[in-house]
Amino acid sequence: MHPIVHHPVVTKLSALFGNADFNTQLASTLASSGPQDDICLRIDAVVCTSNRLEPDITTKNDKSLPLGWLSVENDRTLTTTPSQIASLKSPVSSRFDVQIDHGYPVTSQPPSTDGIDNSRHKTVSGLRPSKVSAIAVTTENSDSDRETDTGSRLRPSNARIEPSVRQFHSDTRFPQRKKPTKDTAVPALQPSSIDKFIAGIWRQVHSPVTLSVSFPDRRPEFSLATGVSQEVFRAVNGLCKKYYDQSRSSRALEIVVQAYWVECYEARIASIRFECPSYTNAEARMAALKEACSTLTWHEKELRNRMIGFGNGLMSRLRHIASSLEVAADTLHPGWRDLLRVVSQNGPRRYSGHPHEWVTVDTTPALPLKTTYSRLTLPTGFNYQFVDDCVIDRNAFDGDDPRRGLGIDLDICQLCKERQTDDVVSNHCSCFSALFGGLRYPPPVQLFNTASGKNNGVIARCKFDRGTAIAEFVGLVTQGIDGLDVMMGGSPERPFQIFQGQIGNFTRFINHSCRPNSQFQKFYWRGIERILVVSRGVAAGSEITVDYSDSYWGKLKKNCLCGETGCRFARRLEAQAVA
Ligand SMILES: C[S@@+](CC[C@H](N)C(=O)[O-])C[C@H]1O[C@@H](n2cnc3c(N)ncnc32)[C@H](O)[C@@H]1O
Repeated sequence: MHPIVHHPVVTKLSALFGNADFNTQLASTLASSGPQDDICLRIDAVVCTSNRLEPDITTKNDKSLPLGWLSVENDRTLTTTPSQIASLKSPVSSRFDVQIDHGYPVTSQPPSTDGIDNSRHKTVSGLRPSKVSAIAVTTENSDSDRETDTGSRLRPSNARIEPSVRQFHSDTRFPQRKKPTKDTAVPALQPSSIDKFIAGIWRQVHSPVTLSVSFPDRRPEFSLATGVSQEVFRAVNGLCKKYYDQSRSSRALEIVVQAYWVECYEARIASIRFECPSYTNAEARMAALKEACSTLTWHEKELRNRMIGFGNGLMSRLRHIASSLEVAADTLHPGWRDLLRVVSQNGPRRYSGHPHEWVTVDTTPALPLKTTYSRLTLPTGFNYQFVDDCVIDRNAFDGDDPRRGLGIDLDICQLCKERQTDDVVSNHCSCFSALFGGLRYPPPVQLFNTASGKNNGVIARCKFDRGTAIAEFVGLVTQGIDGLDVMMGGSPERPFQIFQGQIGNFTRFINHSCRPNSQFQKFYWRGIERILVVSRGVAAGSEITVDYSDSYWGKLKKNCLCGETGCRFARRLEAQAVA
């Protein structure tokens, strides 16, 4: 046992404040603090500006006054006051090199205020985004590179192809990151720690992280309505400790369990207040904390730092998006079902197949994609085949790939002039590394029900920085289609169409906005023309949109429902009727 634990000052102060657990908590903190020879205990008084009974909650207005320090040297406990430290004339140069009065060892760093190894709880405030280049990758090459217009914009069909009724417009200008000036910068709401945490879960679900932990078959159930008994709270604490100890491989797991714990903790506080009506809220909180500490064998401060970061809002947010999380987890990481048991109902895997075969709806289970098109009454229903790459209609091009750029060097990027190869190690082109020449991960997007008359749309689950490729527009590369949505590509001499009617990827479901957050962008990878959807700055949780172009809307018998103030097509049907 460290001698500081039983120093008379510690014992006296604990007795004075009636905190009988302090010595034990101090002992366990010291036990987890590594080498013991330079430990000292700083005793502070904090002057609060209001009646704040939560010891951890301090603001910049709170004044912390050091009362003194306790330390140990040659097995003797020593005390030092702030005035003794202030009386030092020369700057302290190294550890244990200055002795004052009783020989108190002064360190060049101020002693830790809590004596706890903070390396663990520094990471608790939220998930740190995994460094996955496929997700939210920013490509910040020089502006001049980006602005090079190759002069081969995607354009409407030329004379060799009958004009399609609907065409997407593609713009080759690469969206540039603007440097906002102080005058013009619009104040933006910063994401809350819950937002960041949830984005972190999405990142992990869309990353190759695997879980290597085992889960109990049942978790202790509790009802917020009926409260939480001490026994149930103990079981939840036990579960939490188990996950905490196992969770090295998954930060998301750890925090999801913590969110569950916080909810139980709040319910336990309510129960304690019911059981002991004379308790104030602060006393009930303290009592619940103590109960938890005894099972978790953590110091109170440790517990606060590890568990009580997000408050109650996290669990309700997680429940709100539980089915969307389940779709991603079940289709990308079936092992994550176990993790999600913590936030939703226990149950078997619900969703299978391609992640985008499900249309997510807030708070209710996701719908199979085909059921959202049942009104179309197609002969075989809506059978969409998801593919990662374009499929060439060999009959249309006699076995040739019409996307191949003539006179283009396969090995050199047209944008950055760096070497392009599919080998991740030797590739030097990082223009759109989320899609080409880097490791590819599932795109962090889902289909969702727009509930605004647009039927389905695409929602970004993580943010995409401006200039990041979200996806390639893939489908059947063909020609001669008339009267259907197609993307035009190639040159007037060698045009082609990309048709997404039966095969393609999620870009098929991207809706139009008159103020889009993404745009189409032409890019050559290894000499083959690709049409990319590139972010203009897409926030996590927002719908991904592009501008379909005036010519597209010219053929569409519909009003635009983008809802933007400057919407160009909101009243077009009425305007046409009058004309
Ligand atoms: C490529 S699809 C986009 C996905 C489509 N919402 C769905 O559920 O299949 C294009 C069609 O979506 C609808 N749409 C897309 N953006 C729209 C908007 N801003 N307003 C109204 N309808 C829109 C139009 O019917 C349009 O023809």
